[in-house]
Amino acid sequence: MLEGYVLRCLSCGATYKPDPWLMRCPSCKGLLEPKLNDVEVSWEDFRGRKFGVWRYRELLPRVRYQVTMGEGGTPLIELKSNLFVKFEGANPTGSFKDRGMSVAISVAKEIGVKSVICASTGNTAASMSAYAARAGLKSFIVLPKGKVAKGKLAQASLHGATVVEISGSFDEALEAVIEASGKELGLYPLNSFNPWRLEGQKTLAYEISDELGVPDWVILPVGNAGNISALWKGFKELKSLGLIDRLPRLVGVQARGASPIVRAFREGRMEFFERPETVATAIRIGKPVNWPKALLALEESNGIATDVSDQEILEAQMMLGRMGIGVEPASAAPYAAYLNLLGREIGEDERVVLIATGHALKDPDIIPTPRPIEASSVEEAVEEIRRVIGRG
Ligand SMILES: Cc1ncc(COP(=O)(O)O)c(C=O)c1O
Ligand SMILES: N[C@@H](CCOP(=O)(O)O)C(=O)O
Repeated sequence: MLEGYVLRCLSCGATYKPDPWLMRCPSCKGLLEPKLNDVEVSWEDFRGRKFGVWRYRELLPRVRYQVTMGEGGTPLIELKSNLFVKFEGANPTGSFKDRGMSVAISVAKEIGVKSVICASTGNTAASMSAYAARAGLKSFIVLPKGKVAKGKLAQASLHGATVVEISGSFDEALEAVIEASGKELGLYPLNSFNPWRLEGQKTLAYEISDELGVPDWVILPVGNAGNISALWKGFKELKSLGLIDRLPRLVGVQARGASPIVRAFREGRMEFFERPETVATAIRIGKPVNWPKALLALEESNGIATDVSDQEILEAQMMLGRMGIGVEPASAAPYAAYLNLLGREIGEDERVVLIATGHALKDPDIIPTPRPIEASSVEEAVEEIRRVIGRG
């Protein structure tokens, strides 16, 4: 199933025969990255197929049975000339995580795994529990108590996950998952240190290139830093396969109260945030597990790491909403950053793609409740409407 792949340690460069249970380099504990050898493909190979993750199957694990619900193939919406939103909220569970779960749960299923586990600020849990349910696997999730948006909790519950709430942050939840997962308890981990999950997420880069060509900039929110790593891997693979001839620059955006990658990018050394805080609960992460991959992606792409305030995030969420794009707070951070960078680092004539990572319905409580006009009868309702229109 993983033929054609070699696992390479990002820290020491050691290479390993791919083993789906191998998550870290056995010799130095570095992050592992799957490398594909000897593949030859052209855009024509892909283009007769349905738009979505598995369209690019030659560049993914060769599973016998795909656990799929039509993930990927999300809309690329033109906001204005040169500005596009890749709306990942249109995935089956409402976030980009579905790309990774489809692939990683297919791998898990093929090796006979019965139970899966993740730590989550909500979206990973929602996605994992849905795909696990499709595959007939049990799911266990560890969440930071009181810090997960309502819609995401509801999804995990609906899909039958066993939920452990930890009195602590996401980072502590992840520590618990790292300790509990493994062959001993038969719990297969599905956070983004699982390299096969990121193989699914790299298809975001394939789809953008397939539909639009290579933009000048791609801007995305950064939490545990898996998605920026996967996106960059996707673009680099296309270039080395000769399917694109240049690479975009990446902008990684974090909320100011949870911005260890931004600080490390500016100061050249990583110091974690012990008490991350932001309204954007999806990216309320102080110790991003993929930080070495993310910093490399930013450096190699000649990119930028930047932070935005909670107020900027909420304003950007509202502005996108008024343009018809409903996103959760974390997913509005790229638009806030774009507004800050436009006319400075980003030129007006440059082509930009914002990654809208999750749907607005994930976190309904953050959206101000409308103040309705009260009407006690049909006549009164019509009268009020006439009044508002100015014909009352
Ligand atoms: C909606 C949303 N946006 C962005 C992110 C950040 O992605 P990553 O953790 O891959 O950096 C997450 C989860 O972490 C998320 O749920
Ligand atoms: N925002 C994430 C945090 C976990 O990230 P992961 O990519 O490592 O699973 C979530 O939705 O839980």
